[in-house]
Amino acid sequence: MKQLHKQPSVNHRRDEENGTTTLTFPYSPKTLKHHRSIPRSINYIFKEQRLLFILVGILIASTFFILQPSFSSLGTAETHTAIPRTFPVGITNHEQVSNPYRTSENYGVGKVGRVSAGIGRRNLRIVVTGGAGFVGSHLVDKLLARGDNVIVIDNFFTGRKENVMHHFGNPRFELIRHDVVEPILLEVDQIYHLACPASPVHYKYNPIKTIISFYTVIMILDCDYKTNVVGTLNMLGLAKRIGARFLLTSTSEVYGDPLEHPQKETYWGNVNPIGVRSCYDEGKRTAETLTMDYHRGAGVEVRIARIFNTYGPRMCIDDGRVVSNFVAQAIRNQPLTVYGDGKQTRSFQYVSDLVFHRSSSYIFVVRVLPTYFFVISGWDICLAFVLLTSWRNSRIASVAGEEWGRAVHKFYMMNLVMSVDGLVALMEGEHVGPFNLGNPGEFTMLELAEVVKDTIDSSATIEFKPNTADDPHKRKPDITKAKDLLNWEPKISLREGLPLMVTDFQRRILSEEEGKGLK
Ligand SMILES: O=C(O)[C@H]1O[C@H](OP(=O)(O)OP(=O)(O)OC[C@H]2O[C@@H](n3ccc(=O)[nH]c3=O)[C@H](O)[C@@H]2O)[C@H](O)[C@@H](O)[C@@H]1O
Repeated sequence: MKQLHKQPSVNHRRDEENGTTTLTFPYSPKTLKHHRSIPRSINYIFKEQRLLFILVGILIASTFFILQPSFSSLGTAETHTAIPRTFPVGITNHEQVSNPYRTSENYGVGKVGRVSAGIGRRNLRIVVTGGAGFVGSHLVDKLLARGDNVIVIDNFFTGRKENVMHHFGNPRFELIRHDVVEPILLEVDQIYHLACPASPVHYKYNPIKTIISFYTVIMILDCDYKTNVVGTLNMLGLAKRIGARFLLTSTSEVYGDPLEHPQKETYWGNVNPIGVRSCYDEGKRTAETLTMDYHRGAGVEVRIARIFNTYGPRMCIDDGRVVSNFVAQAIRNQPLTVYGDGKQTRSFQYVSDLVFHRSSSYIFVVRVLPTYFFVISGWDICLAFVLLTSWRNSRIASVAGEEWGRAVHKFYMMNLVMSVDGLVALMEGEHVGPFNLGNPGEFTMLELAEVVKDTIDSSATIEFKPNTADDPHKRKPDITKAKDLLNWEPKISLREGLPLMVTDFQRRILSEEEGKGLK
């Protein structure tokens, strides 16, 4: 061993402190590799125009950041704990009232915790009536995700706290238990009025209240007659007083049992004014009338959306509408209840096409991302996007683990937000409407039952039941106007959207049944 240590090719160094011996070789293969790796890296970058693709990626990402608002809340919103916040009712700063499109610095809450990822757009304060409901809660997700301050008003008749619980603790989110048939004074830039039960089961339960609600909300997305009328009136009055822009979520039901097919916005409809559905149909028609009267007579900036049958996660399980009924029945191994002969038609729209839904980002990743990015340039552009996203949030030093996941998630979301947002496109656009927002794919109820069977349980049976009065025989939107003026069209077919809803229903039905088992 001593002889071996004396060989000239090896240097000896004794570590005096620990008594160990370290061998140091005259040259290190590792060092050599390092020197060689520089030209190799340069070679790698220039080979196959990778540098060009990275630069293109950075350019596209920069454009997104300039055009798109903040995505700073993504990835954190779902993790907030359930701490309900109260709302400071009675703000009457007249300077703010007369200048609704003021800067965010004027807001008391808007600045807290916001990390801007975009320039050129300030965050707004927005009221969503019915914001704890099915469509409303998805809209709230989208508005918060882009950096706005959102106040939800809901009486929880059909809305559920669970739908918005993931925002509790977010300083840009506030929830008020309030019925829109009562006036409320708030300071906002925009009002999305969705408050109103939309399922026949719910609105027939209290028809008078349904139609009145139309008159009390600034942006109507959901209603019965009282809700539709009084609620809409209240909200329009608020919009007029504070100079807010008001969006009414009307419905395809304004066309009644249509004699024109597909239905264009110019069609005036065929509605029974004294039937059991009239509280909803006429309530929404009255709400549209009120909205236009406030626009013409009082100069209120308004928008009107006519939403066609929408489905997706967070629908009430026992809502009574056909998609939720069939899905819940198939999961519970019950027969699918088809009313009448099942030959009546509807056009079903997945909720992310109407507003936005996080699950759809995965559809985007699977379908669109490969087409536009991977096929063109491999992973390089994607990588550039992710790095830039992280850098914008001062996280480049910690792009690893969870941070990395968040950055990737933001990247997906950023693209998704651009592609699906009918209601927001309408609110932000220059056109009053009305606009049909729906998916033109038309299905009979028997065809829908087949899709549900294919998706959930092919052995499910069908049980025919008598149809309800005044049920429209057919319905299909003509969306030419929305395509031309809002640059909007739905992306998700029934066969793609249904599985996303099924996952949510399965989870909730399972936990419901587990809950019953524990009692
Ligand atoms: O979701 C919507 O957009 C609309 O849903 C309903 O309008 P409707 O088109 O009749 O929707 P469903 O209640 O889902 O009924 C659709 C068709 O399915 C049938 N149906 C319903 C439930 C069921 O279990 N089985 C069944 O065959 C109904 O008879 C009807 O022909 C509401 O009346 C509208 O307020 C709402 O805007």
